[in-house]
Amino acid sequence: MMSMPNDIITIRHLDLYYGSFHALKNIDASFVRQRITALIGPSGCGKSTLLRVLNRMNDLIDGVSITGQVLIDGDNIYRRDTNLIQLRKKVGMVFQRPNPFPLSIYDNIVYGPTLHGRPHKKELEEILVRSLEAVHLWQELRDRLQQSALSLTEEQQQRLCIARLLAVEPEILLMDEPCSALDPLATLQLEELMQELVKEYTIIIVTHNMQQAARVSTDTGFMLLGDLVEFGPTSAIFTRPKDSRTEDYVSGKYG
Ligand SMILES: Nc1ncnc2c1ncn2[C@@H]1O[C@H](COP(=O)(O)OP(=O)(O)OP(=O)(O)O)[C@@H](O)[C@H]1O
Repeated sequence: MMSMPNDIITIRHLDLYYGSFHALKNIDASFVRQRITALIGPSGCGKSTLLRVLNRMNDLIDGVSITGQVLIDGDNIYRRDTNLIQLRKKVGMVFQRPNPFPLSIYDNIVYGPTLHGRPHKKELEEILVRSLEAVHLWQELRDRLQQSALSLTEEQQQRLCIARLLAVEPEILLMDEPCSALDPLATLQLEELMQELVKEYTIIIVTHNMQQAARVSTDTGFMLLGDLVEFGPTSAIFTRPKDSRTEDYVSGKYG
């Protein structure tokens, strides 16, 4: 697959095994900068695994073997000398359930910047305001920054987790079913936030919710049993899929 100048991520001939189980099969795909791309497909098809490939989170799992290339900004992140801390700063991830540190709101945000550098107090204040403003939490939380992050609602916690990523200035945000703990209203609000964030960041979202993919994404990849069956503009995937398996899925045949 050709890589175009506006592609931020290019995956080439990627295979991933959990032990002898072939979980990702010869994946080729490119993700466009400052766009939302959705990965859809039935449970167990490999969506989360593919997402984790993009910041090498699978490396943490015993027995995983990976071949192929993943270029981010032209660099193969599977090179032996990749700095994983830098990689995960550039490619941040939010999960199904919000996972703030059991620390204050303030400490959740300043943790990353402090780990990556030695910012002055004033810089930290700026990062704090900027990150919380970006997720629309600043007004709500400015007077209780020392309160535990765990005292927040699920939606606030998920926003805080996103703010925590923004604090270290990522380029790419990976979101693995980020709304699964949220009610429908909070889900819509988080989707609105994604639409704002995509003006500055590249977002890749795994979702089992086809309506969500249709609402938020510009491009969609449909996966089945470790294959990336079809990848293209979201409107085409949902209204005129090329592959009959995609059509079966988007018309509800796989549940
Ligand atoms: N750590 C692991 N060890 C062994 N097999 C795994 C591991 N993680 C995932 N798998 C298997 O790999 C396949 C893909 O899993 P993955 O979680 O990526 O799918 P998914 O499409 O995200 O599914 P879901 O929507 O249920 O989260 C599944 O068959 C799963 O059982």
